[in-house]
Amino acid sequence: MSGRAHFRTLRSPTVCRNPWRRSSQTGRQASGTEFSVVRTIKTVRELRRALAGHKPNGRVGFVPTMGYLHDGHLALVKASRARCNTTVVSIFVNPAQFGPKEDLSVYPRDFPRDERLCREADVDIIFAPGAEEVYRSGFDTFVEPGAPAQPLCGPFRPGHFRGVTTVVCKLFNMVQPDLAFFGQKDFQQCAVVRRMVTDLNLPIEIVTVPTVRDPDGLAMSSRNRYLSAPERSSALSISRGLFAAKAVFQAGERDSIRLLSLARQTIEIDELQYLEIVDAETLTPATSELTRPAAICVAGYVGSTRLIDNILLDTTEARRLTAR
Ligand SMILES: Nc1ncnc2c1ncn2[C@@H]1O[C@H](COP(=O)(O)OP(=O)(O)OP(=O)(O)O)[C@@H](O)[C@H]1O
Ligand SMILES: CC(C)(CO)[C@@H](O)C(=O)[O-]
Ligand code: BAL
Repeated sequence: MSGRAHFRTLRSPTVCRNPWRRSSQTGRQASGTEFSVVRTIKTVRELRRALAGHKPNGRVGFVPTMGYLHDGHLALVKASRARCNTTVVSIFVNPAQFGPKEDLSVYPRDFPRDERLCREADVDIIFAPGAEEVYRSGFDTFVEPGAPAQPLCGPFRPGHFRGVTTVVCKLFNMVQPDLAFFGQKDFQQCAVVRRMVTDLNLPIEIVTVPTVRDPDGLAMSSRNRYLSAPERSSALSISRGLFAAKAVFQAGERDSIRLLSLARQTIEIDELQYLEIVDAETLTPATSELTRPAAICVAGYVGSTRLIDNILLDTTEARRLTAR
């Protein structure tokens, strides 16, 4: 799309005149909102108030990210744009969700590229606060996640989901969206956030967007950039294993042990942390005969890169696919 010359970085509480007005002027996104990069909570709140004042029934969609954007993130933006008048993307590498030996210091970052991608995708507002803005001096209150944080990644990343629920809750309070969009790639994160929103009565609809994959099947992930060529080909065995199990499931296999062992035979990575079939809603271990929507979830290391992936085993979805 053309006409995106006007691009503002807002540090002071500058507010658009009429954020909902459609306009062909340069600098306005399809929603009519001026494209802004916002660094402070004060400014993002002021923009939010201005939006609400101009069109009380307008919906604000929120896509929380850690940046280094790819097509997976852009699918969340697209889903938000389909349902909301305004889309806010946050870019914040949240220190609280990284363990002491994890990759916080080397996590990939490219803000100029992220800005460009957001502008091209008709994002209205990038909210990119610094760590000192999110965790102000004296910060000492955390959101303890519920049961969905316990299995799968829980034991391998102690404190991770507590860091996620804390920052997501804080970002929700800063942006005050009506809907928030999360990727199925982080399946457990979706369940943890849904539980939090229900338990804390947050007035936000959580939308899960299907995993976007590279043409070879690898789930897109910012961390894929750490992979060398041989590591990438080993990483591909993860999605191959999941697809193999899913194909057999679609052909009628419901025995979870057989499905798991089929996936296990295909996956060849350096360290498999878990490969499990869980109930798609509660993340509790699936019954041996699958009767409810389930998911196969996997995590492990390829070299020094930790990857996760999952695939739904959903009888309704299988029926729908077979009916085509
Ligand atoms: N391949 C994908 N398809 C759909 N959504 C995705 C995909 N990858 C990430 N997302 C979603 O984008 C949001 C932001 O994720 P994040 O910025 O951590 O990206 P990431 O690629 O998952 O990074 P990482 O490599 O650290 O896991 C999350 O809701 C995440 O689930
Ligand atoms: C939701 C999130 C942005 C919170 O930091 C992060 O966990 C992620 O990128 O999935
Ligand atoms: N997308 C998940 C963020 C993390 O691994 O910390």
